[in-house]
Amino acid sequence: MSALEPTLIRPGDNPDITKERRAATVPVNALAAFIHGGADIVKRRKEIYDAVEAEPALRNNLRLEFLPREQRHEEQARRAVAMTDHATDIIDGSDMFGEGIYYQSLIMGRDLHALSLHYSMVLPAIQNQSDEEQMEEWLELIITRSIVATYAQTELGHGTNLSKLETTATYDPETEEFILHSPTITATKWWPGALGKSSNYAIVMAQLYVKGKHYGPHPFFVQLRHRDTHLPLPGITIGDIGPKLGINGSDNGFLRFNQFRIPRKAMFARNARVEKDGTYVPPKHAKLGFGAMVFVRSIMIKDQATQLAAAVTIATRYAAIRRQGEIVPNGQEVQILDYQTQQYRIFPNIAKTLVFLFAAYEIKDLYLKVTSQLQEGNVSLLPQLHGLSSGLKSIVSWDTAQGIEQCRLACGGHGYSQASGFPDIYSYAVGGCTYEGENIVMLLQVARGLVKLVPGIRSGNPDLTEITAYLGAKPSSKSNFTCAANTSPTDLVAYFEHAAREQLFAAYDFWKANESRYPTSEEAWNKAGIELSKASRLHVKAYLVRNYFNYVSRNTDSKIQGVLLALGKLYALDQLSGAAGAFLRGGFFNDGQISTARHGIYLLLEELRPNAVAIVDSFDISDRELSSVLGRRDGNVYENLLKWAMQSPLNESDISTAYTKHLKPMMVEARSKL
Ligand SMILES: CCCCC/C=C\C/C=C\C/C=C\C/C=C\C/C=C/C(=O)SCCNC(=O)CCNC(=O)[C@H](O)C(C)(C)COP(=O)(O)OP(=O)(O)OC[C@H]1O[C@@H](n2cnc3c(N)ncnc32)[C@H](O)[C@@H]1OP(=O)(O)O
Ligand SMILES: Cc1cc2nc3c(=O)[nH]c(=O)nc-3n(C[C@H](O)[C@H](O)[C@H](O)COP(=O)(O)OP(=O)(O)OC[C@H]3O[C@@H](n4cnc5c(N)ncnc54)[C@H](O)[C@@H]3O)c2cc1C
Repeated sequence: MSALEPTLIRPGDNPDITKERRAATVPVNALAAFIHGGADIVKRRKEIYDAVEAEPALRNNLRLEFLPREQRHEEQARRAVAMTDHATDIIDGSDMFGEGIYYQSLIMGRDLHALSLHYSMVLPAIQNQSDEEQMEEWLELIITRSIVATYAQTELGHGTNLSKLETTATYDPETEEFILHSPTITATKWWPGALGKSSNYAIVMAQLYVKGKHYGPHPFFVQLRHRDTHLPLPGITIGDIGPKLGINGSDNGFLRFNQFRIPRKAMFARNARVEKDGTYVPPKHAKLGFGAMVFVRSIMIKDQATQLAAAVTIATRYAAIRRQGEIVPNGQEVQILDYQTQQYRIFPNIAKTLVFLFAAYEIKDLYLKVTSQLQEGNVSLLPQLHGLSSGLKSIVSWDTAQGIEQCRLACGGHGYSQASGFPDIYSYAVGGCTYEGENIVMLLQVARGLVKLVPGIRSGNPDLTEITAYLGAKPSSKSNFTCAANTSPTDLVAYFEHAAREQLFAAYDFWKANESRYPTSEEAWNKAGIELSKASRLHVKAYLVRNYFNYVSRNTDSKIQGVLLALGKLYALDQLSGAAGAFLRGGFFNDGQISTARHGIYLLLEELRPNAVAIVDSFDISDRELSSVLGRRDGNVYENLLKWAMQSPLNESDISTAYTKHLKPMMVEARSKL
């Protein structure tokens, strides 16, 4: 290992992990700087980390995994308040995407909390969707935390299909009020984070009715609880929806309205509004009211990549210290990281982590660009942002969940223990496959945008953007792939673009052919759903491969070039061999080339093996953030597993109540009958 990183090796560390760090050839600091966007950012991470560690209120002394839900919920509220109390002293509040997310993960761990939705959806909605008067009234309340707010859209009966939400907002011109009502059980709002017990305000999505005319779902800013007593206001019923797969520090809630009146100015009015006399003024783009969802779809890409980074860090470090079995029978047990199958479970996920992270940087830039254009009333890039954020959200959250599970399995039995960190990482991250738009539904949205391009491309009048430009290229009949070592990033990108283009055309033709088989185009679309979502997947993967190689081409440090290139190739070849059918279509690849791609993967695993620990070290995840006994920097896993288990409340006494109440009487009775 390079002399640049003496701090990573300390006396008392596990000898195997030290051996790995000494043998690595990649400079960890340089790689960390590139991954995080500059040495100054890595330095800021350290400053933020030190400041958090130094502040007693931000110490995480309670181990969340041993707490019952009520205590976990309370502890997370304490942490959320302390986190935001100290935020302005520690982080740059204007950098939510970067410093904000990092600071939050140090303190809150893998859980949502009382203020998650307040910051991630309500704040951006108020900034982007309220008119000046509303902004004046609401923004300060949110920023100062004088109120706590959430985003209440999903109902018991409808999450995906927003056009069929049942909560109504009926305008009464007499009193200049809207009447919110939940007409059925299925109209009950269900799921919103921190709605159950924490929030006293919410953005409520409701169907707008004015003078008997229906205008579709619109957002309203609604007070739910009394500001002093915190009791639900008359006409409102609220509660917690109960324990979930994960994020149990958050009180996801339910909400019902019974003819509940709110003032006219409670309807967000920057994009659409209702005048005093009931005149409806429509928005410039019908989906501007969905902006808060687009924001979270954009920021969650980095959050997901961060969870995968944690999972691969744990699995790699543990595989370096775990010795089990022999490769050549000679009595010397090997580090499990030396098994090719182990490398295959972990290294493609290391590659994915960077592929996703670099895409997160791009979607952040696009989001900021579109937001600033929207301020000027320019909605032209909104469909592009909707398409890219929906597609990335689907692919990244799915592959992250699969990757975390592979890493867990790669840690054997200890991976199943909460000490590993995997149960929290997985249950937190996998929520991202569902929230902000169920993944398949989002892929179908991407397809909806893509198919519109096909007639123009075929007629020689393509209407393409930077992201879809490749669809207009002339198809090649055969790939030039010969071997992984020689293949260039440009070639790899071209293979994915070819496969994505062909799949899109095939899905389009299948849909159109279906139109003669089914009564309507929509039914034909439904029967082409699998092919269409495949087209979206390949389109997003082509974007990911292209974006990765574009991003790493900015690197000027030759010492990290090799590793970055090897990881990009590993991602591309792994995805290529996993979706071989799409590349074999029309003889573009042949069987021999697919098998060459697989052999390329094996060579890349071997090439990356000596630097595996150094690469995950460069993700710069502290033990505090990692919160995993298996993934500790020092590799001293076994003694710390024992220490961790001793914290189990069941170990507070030698004899449990389960024994006294149930097992003892059973055995005593059985013995008496012998
Ligand atoms: C303290 C610091 C904190 C910092 C943050 C730190 C970390 C953050 C990390 C993680 C996140 C943290 C917290 C959040 C966690 C959980 C919160 C979860 C919240 C939620 O889940 S809220 C509810 C989300 N619900 C959905 O997403 C519903 C999904 N459904 C839809 O979006 C749509 O209805 C639909 C399915 C996309 C479309 O329905 P459909 O009926 O088929 O079509 P139409 O609605 O008629 O659309 C026609 C037209 O419009 C286009 N369209 C659709 N949506 C949009 C959009 N948003 N923008 C632009 N255009 C859109 C669509 O493509 C069609 O276009 P056409 O041209 O084809 O007509
Ligand atoms: C952890 C978590 C946090 C959440 N937080 C919030 C929150 O803060 N605020 C909020 O309002 N909501 C929240 N939600 C709700 C979330 O946004 C919805 O669950 C999500 O949008 C999916 O909607 P649904 O549950 O109705 O699923 P459904 O739409 O019922 O989906 C079920 C299945 O049907 C399929 N399906 C549905 N429609 C189609 C279609 N058109 N084409 C093809 N297949 C289809 C889906 O692909 C899926 O397989 C949260 C959910 C979770 C899990």
